[in-house]
Amino acid sequence: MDLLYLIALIAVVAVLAIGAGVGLLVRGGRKQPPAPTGGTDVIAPPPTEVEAPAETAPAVEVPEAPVLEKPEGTASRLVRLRQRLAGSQGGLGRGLLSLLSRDRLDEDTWEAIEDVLLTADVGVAPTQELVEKLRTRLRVEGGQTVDARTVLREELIALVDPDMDRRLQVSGADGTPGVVLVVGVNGTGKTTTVGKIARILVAEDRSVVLGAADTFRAAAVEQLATWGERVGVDVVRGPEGTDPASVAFESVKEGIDTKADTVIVDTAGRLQNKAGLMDELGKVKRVIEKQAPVTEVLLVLDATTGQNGMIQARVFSEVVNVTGIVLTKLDGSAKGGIVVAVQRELGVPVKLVGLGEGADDLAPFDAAAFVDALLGGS
Ligand SMILES: Nc1nc2c(ncn2[C@@H]2O[C@H](COP(=O)(O)OP(=O)(O)OP(=O)(O)O)[C@@H](O)[C@H]2O)c(=O)[nH]1
Repeated sequence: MDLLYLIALIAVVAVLAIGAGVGLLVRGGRKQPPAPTGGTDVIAPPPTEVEAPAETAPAVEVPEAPVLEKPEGTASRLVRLRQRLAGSQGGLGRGLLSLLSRDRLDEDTWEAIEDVLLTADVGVAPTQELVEKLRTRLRVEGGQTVDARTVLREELIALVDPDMDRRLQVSGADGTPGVVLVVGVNGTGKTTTVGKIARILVAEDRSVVLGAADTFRAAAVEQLATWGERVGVDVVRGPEGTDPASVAFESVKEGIDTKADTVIVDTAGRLQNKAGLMDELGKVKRVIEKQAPVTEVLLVLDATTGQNGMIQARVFSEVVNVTGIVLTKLDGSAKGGIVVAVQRELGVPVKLVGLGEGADDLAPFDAAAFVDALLGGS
């Protein structure tokens, strides 16, 4: 019996030992990777990795359609921006009206009127001219209940000059695109303005190419590229530090090749010295004109910079033949009088005004609408 018991015990222990061994092997098999077989991992990645591209394949098959923005149309933009202009410049108009509506227009009142105009950057000569006209008209016509508002409106419109041709020359001749060169000191809103003009043209169904010739600052190139992408407009660019003239050349070439209506070229506006600026802008213009005439040279000025803006205007007008002025940031300044001052200084019309940071916050300038916004109503 003892022997039989011993044999049975050995058999049980043996069975248990085999079971435990199998269990260890199974667990070990799960835990450990398959035995390495001469670089298999590299040549044939594990199944999960092989399957990865198949799992992401649908994303590749469905290409992301670029969502293009639809720029705001001109009519609704004008209504919206006139209100904004009235908001920023209303103080000037209201100030003048309340002074002119006094019972007695004595010397103190006329001095106060002059101060309001000078504070709004109208400039000395235009201020004196306007005050003289107002004095004469209100004295002569004063006998019959003359409406000071009507007289002021007429004289302000005359001062802003409603007869200047403010149309943007964005069309070329003989099958070449119109070429708009945009110049100005960095920070005035030049790149933003190029983007906004592109949107205005796209809203009018014109085809546009942008040239990022402000190669001095990589961020400016990126900024312009983003503006272009948003409305599906091609932006020609070069690596940082590329010769701006070569970017300008390539952008006009692309405009010609793709039969675009307009090419807008953003330029660098470093004012370190006039000779350098003249060399750079002169070369850009010369190189462009090997292919197509420049139809418009827009100078961008920041309305909040007052006299500084006027100095910039003088320098740029000596360097290039400026054909139009863009006054930016008029929403952030009550100094709308700079419209008058800068037109007088350069003899060139303000063609566009920037009225905010929004993509469609740029409006064509109109003398009567501007004065009505100043005076708060039509
Ligand atoms: N409030 C307001 N801000 C504006 C207007 N136009 C441009 N800006 C802002 O002014 C800043 C400068 O504009 P940019 O377009 O970068 O100026 P830039 O002259 O091209 O300067 P760089 O990019 O350095 O070449 C930005 O923050 C714009 O959003 C405007 O009409 N109103």
